[in-house]
Amino acid sequence: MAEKSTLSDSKSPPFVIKTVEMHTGGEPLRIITEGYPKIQGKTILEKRAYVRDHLDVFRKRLMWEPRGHYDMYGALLVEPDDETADIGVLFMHNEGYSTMCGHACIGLGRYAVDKGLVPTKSPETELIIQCPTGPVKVWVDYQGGKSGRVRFHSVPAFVFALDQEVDVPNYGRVKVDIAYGGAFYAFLPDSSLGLDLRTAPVQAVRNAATAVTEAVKKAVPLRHPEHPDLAFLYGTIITDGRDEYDPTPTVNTCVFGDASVDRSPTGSGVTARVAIQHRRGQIDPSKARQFASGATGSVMTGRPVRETRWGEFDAVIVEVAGNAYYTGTAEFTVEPDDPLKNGFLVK
Ligand SMILES: O=C(O)[C@H]1NCC[C@@H]1O
Repeated sequence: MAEKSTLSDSKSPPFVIKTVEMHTGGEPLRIITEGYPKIQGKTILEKRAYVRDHLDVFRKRLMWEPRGHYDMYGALLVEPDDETADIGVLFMHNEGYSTMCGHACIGLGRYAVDKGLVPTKSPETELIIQCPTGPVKVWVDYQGGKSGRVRFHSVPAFVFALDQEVDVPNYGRVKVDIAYGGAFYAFLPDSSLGLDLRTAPVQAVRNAATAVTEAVKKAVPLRHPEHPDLAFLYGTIITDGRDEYDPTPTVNTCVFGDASVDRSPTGSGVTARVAIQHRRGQIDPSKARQFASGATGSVMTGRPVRETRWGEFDAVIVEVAGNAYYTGTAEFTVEPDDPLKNGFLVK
């Protein structure tokens, strides 16, 4: 859990923030373990609003250069207010605070098991992570004292719009699908933007997806079944268009936050994409589909598990699975007289 920090000012010594560093399919996960200031708020959404409104400088110090980089991603453990949850988490990136993050839940599943935050059971340890979007059920392979592959069920995923037409400056009129997998994403195939995900430079994918996100934000007001705070477009996922079931991986690249490129196939994006494929009759519970990241080729699997409803929406529970790995630990400091102590981004 986040602990009290020794904030640095002219009178106190520099603060120290400790982290555990992981990656899931190449996407970084900086888990803040010590040194974050005390967070106020009863519910997880109040805590998310509190860190956004009062402690944003810590996100910038840890996500931005020189301690992070443009596409850095972090997780801050907090006390859950959902009694069924084992841990609570706030997510952060280059621009703000995500509502859900599948790659982080995969890493945090292993971390919770390895740190003894939950009682372990073989062959799988189960835990619930309270995310801003709601409770996420996580199962961690646990055999011979070692944590391994992780699968999770997020909150119900639903399709918000299919074949929604939008005008995207410089790219023309395109059709997007919009779906929620703990966060809202717009989806469209690379061909409709004149790109080929297999060969396009990452900057071209970043620019095109960002243009789509901006256009959809302007054109399509979103509704979340429970919380207006969660009704925003988090990013755009460009796919290879191979949505019909096939045993080989389909490729997608997610661009979220302030044009951050996910190195992983995007757990919440896979959740939302499976909801679309399910609605179109392209996937069923007997078929786990492989989703590969356009950035690194890393793979997650996704499949629909059961149908449900959430508010006005037909929804589906989706199972996503993937692997996370440790890359190290860190101890970050800030010197009061460092002119760049609060972080910067070079775009
Ligand atoms: O896997 C995910 O769901 C996340 N990865 C970065 C963007 C999303 O929050």
